[in-house]
Amino acid sequence: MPRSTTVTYRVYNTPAEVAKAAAELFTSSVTAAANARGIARVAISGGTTPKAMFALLADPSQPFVKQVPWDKLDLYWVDERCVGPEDADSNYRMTREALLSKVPLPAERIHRMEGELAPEEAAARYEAAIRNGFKLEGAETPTFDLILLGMGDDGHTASLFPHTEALNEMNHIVVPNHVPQKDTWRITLTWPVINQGREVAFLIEGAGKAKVLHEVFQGTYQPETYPSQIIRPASGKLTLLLDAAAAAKLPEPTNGVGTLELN
Ligand SMILES: O=C1O[C@H](COP(=O)(O)O)[C@@H](O)[C@H](O)[C@H]1O
Repeated sequence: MPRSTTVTYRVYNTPAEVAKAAAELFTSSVTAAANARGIARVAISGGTTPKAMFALLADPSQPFVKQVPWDKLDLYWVDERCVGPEDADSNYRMTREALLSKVPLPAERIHRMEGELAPEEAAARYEAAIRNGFKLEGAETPTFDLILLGMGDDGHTASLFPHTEALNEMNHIVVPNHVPQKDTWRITLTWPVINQGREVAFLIEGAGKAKVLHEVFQGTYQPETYPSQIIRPASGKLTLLLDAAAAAKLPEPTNGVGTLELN
């Protein structure tokens, strides 16, 4: 049975406004976690969508770079392509170029997935790094303060692709995932771990995502086909930051904000 969830979607006119809202969410969430617990643990996505948010966070003319308590942030990824850190497809490389090379985040607080290793090994090493970073014991699993997700036009999120093995994984924190439709392997956080995040948000842009967004949040529950549907945080709350083009098939929001109840 999927968990009942309140989805709050915030709709902005342009991708630039989505990026600003995402930078604000990142800043407030990291600050709140650092104030409450002395440390903020955030897992970010790759692909193209977060790039503009990273650029804003790093921009010295914006307030964010001064506001984020970088010395209290531990940065993780939700997924990685099985390529090296210099590869054009590397999620880490995109983040390094847009953000990490420009902000005072200590190197030891940047926890990248080692996509250059064999997928099994990379996943096992990342799981061990998370267990170590969160000081987990026994069967404990991590609670990230903020998890920022993207969504592909096939409904995948992180590297949880339609009809792939990782959708059945309940016991690990990180797994390798064979993605036959892309003839490749990925490394991904598992969905129970994503659902355990204190705050979970999707950043989604573009007319090409409008149909799948509608299917995921208003269509029949079929997570094997639309893996993003499996994201139902334990908090019962999920946030979507959308541009108007992506939100075109959702109910008209009031003053830019709409809610959907998923049961
Ligand atoms: O392959 C991936 O795709 C998704 C969505 O990417 P986008 O380019 O449509 O923003 C992304 O969230 C994931 O991290 C990435 O590895």
